[in-house]
Amino acid sequence: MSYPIVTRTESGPATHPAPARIVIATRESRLALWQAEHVKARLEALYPACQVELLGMTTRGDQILDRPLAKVGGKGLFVKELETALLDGRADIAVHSMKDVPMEMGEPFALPCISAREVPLDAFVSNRYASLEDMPPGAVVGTSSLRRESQLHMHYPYLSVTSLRGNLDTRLRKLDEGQYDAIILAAAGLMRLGLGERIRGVLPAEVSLPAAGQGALGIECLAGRPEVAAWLAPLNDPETSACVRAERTVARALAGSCEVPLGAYGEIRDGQLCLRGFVALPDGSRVVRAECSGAPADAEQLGQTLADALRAQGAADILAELG
Ligand SMILES: NCc1[nH]cc(CCC(=O)O)c1CC(=O)O
Repeated sequence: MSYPIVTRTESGPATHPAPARIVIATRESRLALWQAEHVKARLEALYPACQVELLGMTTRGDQILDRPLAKVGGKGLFVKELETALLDGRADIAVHSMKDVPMEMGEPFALPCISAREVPLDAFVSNRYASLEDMPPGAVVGTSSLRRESQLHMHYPYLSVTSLRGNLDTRLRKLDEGQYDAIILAAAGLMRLGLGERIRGVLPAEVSLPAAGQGALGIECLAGRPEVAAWLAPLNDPETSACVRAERTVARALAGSCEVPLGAYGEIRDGQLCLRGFVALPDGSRVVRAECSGAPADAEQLGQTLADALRAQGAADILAELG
């Protein structure tokens, strides 16, 4: 696959004046606000004269807390209200956990910036046990995703896995109240909120392969506002961006917008993008895995190659069974 080489014209690349004001649309969970504040601080450091403001919003995904996400419409629930604020001109950018951004972006929107990734792995959190290995048969593990659920069943078939919803504080409260013996959360979210000491152990990718985009922040704007994309360019991390683009291609090719037990995780090693993925049934009774590697510049193509390899091993049957 070849890429066009962009050459500068004699007048140089299009330049945009530094912004005078940037409004960031954000959800109001503690994690979302931390992420928005983090981007605000980075923009203020880049553009000292710029006034950066947060516009807090509640999304449908924040309101519906009693049902598993897969049953109520999936990831789109967390971004729609923020996108409406972009369209209305009430905000210039929206900050997202990349894991929560739907695989297909709507026509008027762009994701020009993916910032450097935090720990992308899942964390084991418990007041009773030091690790999954320590847990006796029948002990209860709470998790919010089919991806984590299927992998727990594969590796620890004797544990009891139950659904856990709510923002990070709610999930930790449910654990502390004794509703669960342990819960699995993204390490990145806990660390961002200063709750790193709650992590008893980080689950290696071999045990819990992360979700596409986990641990990375993405910044969205209107595709029709190239000046906004230019302001954000210094915050983009090319390595994280390549990994996340590859991961999202796998998820898009196999699952579209539906919620399926699927993991996709890319790492840069010795300049190569190494990509791993799996698709499984929620109870872990069937799983297909694959991996491939190549140049980071070919991120999307690598993602497609991995998706094809998973299909060749039977991912389509698993997806069909999930309906
Ligand atoms: N689905 C909610 C969500 N979205 C992003 C994170 C954590 C931080 C991240 O992955 O960037 C979490 C919490 C979790 O899965 O435990």
